[in-house]
Amino acid sequence: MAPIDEDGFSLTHLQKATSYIKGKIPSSPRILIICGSGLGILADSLQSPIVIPYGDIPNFPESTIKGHSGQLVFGTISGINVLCMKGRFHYYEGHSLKKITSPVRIAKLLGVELLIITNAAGGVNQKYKVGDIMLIKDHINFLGFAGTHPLRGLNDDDFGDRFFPVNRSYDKNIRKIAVEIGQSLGIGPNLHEGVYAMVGGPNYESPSEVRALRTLNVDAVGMSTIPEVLVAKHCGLKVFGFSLITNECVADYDSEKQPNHEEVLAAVNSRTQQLKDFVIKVIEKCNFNVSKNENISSDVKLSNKT
Ligand SMILES: O=P(O)(O)O[C@@H]1C[C@H](O)[C@@H](CO)O1
Ligand code: HPA
Repeated sequence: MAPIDEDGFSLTHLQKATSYIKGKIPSSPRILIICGSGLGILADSLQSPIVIPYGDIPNFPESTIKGHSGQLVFGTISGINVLCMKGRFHYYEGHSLKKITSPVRIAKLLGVELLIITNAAGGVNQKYKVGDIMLIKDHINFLGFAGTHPLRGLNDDDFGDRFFPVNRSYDKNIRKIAVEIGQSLGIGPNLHEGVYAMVGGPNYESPSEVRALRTLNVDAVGMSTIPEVLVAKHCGLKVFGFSLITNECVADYDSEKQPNHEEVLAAVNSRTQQLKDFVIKVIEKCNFNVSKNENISSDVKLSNKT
């Protein structure tokens, strides 16, 4: 029985987008970077960039949120082929989780081995300050608790097993490298490793919700990232993720503070150069972690084991 082709998530459906992208790039990407709100500036680090608007790619979703420009950028960092999504998709926009995560499967089909995923997040941990970076060491998928999952439905064995572990989703070796790089860049005091929780949004959290998240040892909260990570693990990609802390979550019932998207984008803008340096150096150091570049004609074998 063919997998249910909801939202174009099956191998057949994704091959249209994959073939289109293959026709636009000279060789296989090894790394996919997904840029969070305002973090599309990371794409500016790519050498010899090739820009493909999302709207030109068959069956590809479109970004609707400020701070997400809607372009796929292919280029190199330290000689490694990198694909960068300048703009991601969110459940609160109305996209299905299958649609939101379809670029991860397309990246797998193109030859990507490592997902670097980023987001803007609210600081739940009171030690975190605006502008800090949190390396994601684990997550809490609140949507999944209710069964809302990108892999709900028939399993597509072409990509991965029906049941799969996520207890080691965020690559420990890369996190170790990232900590060392953070220290070399002088951001050690503002670099943390913590737990990221995804809520549906689009509202920010109530004070009681922030207090509840603290009881669950959540360090940062956002509205994205985890669905893409789950699909990446399902199809055998390595994952490294970090949050930029863009606001302190409001836990005080009487606070006048009101989190807003403008302050989120402003916080990202204030850290542009440091974030670009950080990602470039992580990729440079991870050179051993991905295969050398190959020409685009080689078909990718879908083995879901890392
Ligand atoms: O795409 P990310 O998760 O980085 O964006 C966060 C979550 C919302 O989209 C937005 C709220 O300001 O920032
Ligand atoms: N909550 C949820 N998502 C976010 C936040 C927040 O405080 N800041 C940026 N994205």
